[in-house]
Amino acid sequence: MASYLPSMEKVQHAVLGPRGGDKVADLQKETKEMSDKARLTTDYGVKQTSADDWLKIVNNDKTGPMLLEDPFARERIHRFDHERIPERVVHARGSGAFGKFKLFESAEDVTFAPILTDTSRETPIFIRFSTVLGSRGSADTVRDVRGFAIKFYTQEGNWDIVANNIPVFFIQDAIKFPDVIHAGKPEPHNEVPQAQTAHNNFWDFQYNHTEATHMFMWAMSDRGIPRSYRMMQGFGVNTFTLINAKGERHFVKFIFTPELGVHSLIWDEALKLAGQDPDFHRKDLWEAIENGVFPKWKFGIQVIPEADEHKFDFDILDATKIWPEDLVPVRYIGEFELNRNPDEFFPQTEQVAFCTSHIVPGIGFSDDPLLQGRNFSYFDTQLSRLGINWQELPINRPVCPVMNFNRDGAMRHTITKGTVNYWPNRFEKVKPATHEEGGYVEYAEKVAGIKARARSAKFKEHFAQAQLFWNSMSAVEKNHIINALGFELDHCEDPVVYERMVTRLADIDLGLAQTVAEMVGGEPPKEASRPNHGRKAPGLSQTEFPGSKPTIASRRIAILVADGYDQVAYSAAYAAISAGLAIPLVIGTKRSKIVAAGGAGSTTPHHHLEGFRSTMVDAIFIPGGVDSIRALSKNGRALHWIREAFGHLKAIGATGEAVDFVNKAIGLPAVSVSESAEVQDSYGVVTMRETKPGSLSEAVDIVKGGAGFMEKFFHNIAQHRCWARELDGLHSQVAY
Ligand code: HEM
Repeated sequence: MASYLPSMEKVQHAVLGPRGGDKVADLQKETKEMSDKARLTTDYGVKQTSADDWLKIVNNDKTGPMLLEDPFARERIHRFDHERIPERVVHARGSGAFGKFKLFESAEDVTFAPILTDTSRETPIFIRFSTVLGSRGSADTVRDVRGFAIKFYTQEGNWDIVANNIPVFFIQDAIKFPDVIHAGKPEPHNEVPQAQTAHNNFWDFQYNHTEATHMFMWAMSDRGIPRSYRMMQGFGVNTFTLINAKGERHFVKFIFTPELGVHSLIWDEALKLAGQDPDFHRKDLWEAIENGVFPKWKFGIQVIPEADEHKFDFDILDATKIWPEDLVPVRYIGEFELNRNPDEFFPQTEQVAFCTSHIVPGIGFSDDPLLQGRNFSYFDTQLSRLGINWQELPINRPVCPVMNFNRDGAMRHTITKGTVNYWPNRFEKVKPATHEEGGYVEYAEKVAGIKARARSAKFKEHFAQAQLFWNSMSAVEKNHIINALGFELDHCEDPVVYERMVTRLADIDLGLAQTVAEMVGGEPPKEASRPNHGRKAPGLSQTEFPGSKPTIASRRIAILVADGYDQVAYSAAYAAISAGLAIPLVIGTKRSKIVAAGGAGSTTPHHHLEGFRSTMVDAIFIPGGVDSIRALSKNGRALHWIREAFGHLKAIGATGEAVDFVNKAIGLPAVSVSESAEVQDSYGVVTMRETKPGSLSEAVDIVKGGAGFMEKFFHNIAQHRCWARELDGLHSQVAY
């Protein structure tokens, strides 16, 4: 995969030291380098003289039968025949990276876990992001929940937070997990559709489970189509507990918020990318890390004292509920970053295995009935995916000492010396640890109740937070939810499914139900099934997470050129984009040398217009140049690039002759362009007809209202999208 900026690895290494701490050193023991000095061997170490010919009976005029005797050939075929292991039963499609976690504020008032109290520590981590429903080879940009699983290699053992990018779940009780996943996965009779929720069974399940209402609203929102793994929040979803040194217990939820803000794709973009670049998210993560723009998240906790467990109108152990931030504020106490790509996908990203049951002293479970089931499921599924000794695999093993009497099993790796393998033993070897020695002591929770297949009363309310979510959305986000439901239900052929779903929407909001009914063909409900309480909550709308500061860092910005382009504008833009740590991608009418006007320079584009698409970039800049613009104006694909970027609400910059080209391509009177050396910013279309020396200088700080061309162009990119285009209905007037 292309790295468009010089690698900053050496600089970072000098400043930060080896990235990832102990885990890097630990993995080094298993890591081999290929070199031109190395010679090809079998797995048992014998050097091979040929990798091309199976041993056979042969002479100059006859190639005779091959010999089964050949151990080299047999080994190669055997190894190949058994390369595949079962893919994950859910979250099969994913990508991961290494990084580090740093605490900046001790949470010792609520926990004694050193990872959450010792601000001098740096803990290595591995994160795997994933989609849920698709198989390993499915596309990244489908509408789905995203997994966000973190393994913290702490000094006290591995701690896994197996999180998602949506804070709630479809079901309250783990016994329903096979049903929700079966309903979402391809249907059993024809194994269609792949990686989609847009089908009868998924929505049939949603209707039949009122508890899923809150979650499906999140999945239909822009959270279901993130722009990047680097621009998603993460939520532990389930309720865990924290125990402090005084032995007091608090309930806790974990929340991660990205420095780059929470941003999404446009649905049309996501659909096209699924075909044009199915690895879009995988490449995006890889590219950002290679280019040294390390993604960062703030690590937050929401905490409720044990005594307040019943003070809310929802059950705080119900995974279909959030803890609204106005009731339980998020306390950000640390941050983590990803700074190293894996060396090899299979032994690292594919074989990494997470368990919600992996917690460290100072952290505990709660009686959340989804969590309790998960605690059983993950270890169990790793047995069939990786085998009983999966925790010995390099990516999974802890960085702290491991010693116990677990023995044997397929592929046992560790050799433990000694004459006993049981406890107690006459030598007192490998004693259980005391609390003082760091042993895990379960919190002495008092539990009383009757044995029954039931949930407590508050678990029965299923609509209040679905309404809270809907009410908290911005106008644009509401549009997107309506359109998402319109798309999904349109793919349900069974009228029972979409007609019922329309009635379900009336449990949330009458207007929503009526609009969707009109789109998909159900009978529009006349009245709401229950009143909308009208309440909103902070932290639900993505508009509240623009990012910690406006930036173009890591954004892909296309520069469109043909022979005769304006060299001054081109090189100024290229330099400014690179200085902002964004990725300039030169897109030409061809991928061979393109010469600037008057022979003032030349460039060899990264891609040509047919090979790459506007969906793969965040913004477009077109420098002037009479001949270049003449060629681009006659190129239907170039016109499509502009119109599509406009439709996808992306910033478009143009100078000189390109101004008229862009104006004609968009063709909307509401969008005005520059007539002089003045910079015009109209609906995120930033133009400057006359360029003077220095008028395209770098935008060091991206501020609203900046006067220069680059400042305005970059400001629009940093806003992620020009929502005004959508609110004023302009994007839908352009064909793309
Ligand atoms: C709060 C709701 C849930 C969240 C946030 C969640 C999250 C995740 C994530 C992020 C992964 C991918 C791990 C990886 O990258 O390797 C995963 C995998 C998995 N989850 Fe969940 N999950 C949830 C509910 C459940 C439930 C209720 C069950 C079963 C009772 C379950 C069973 C599984 C299984 C079997 C895998 C595959 C693990 C593997 O093969 O490595 N999940 N889950």
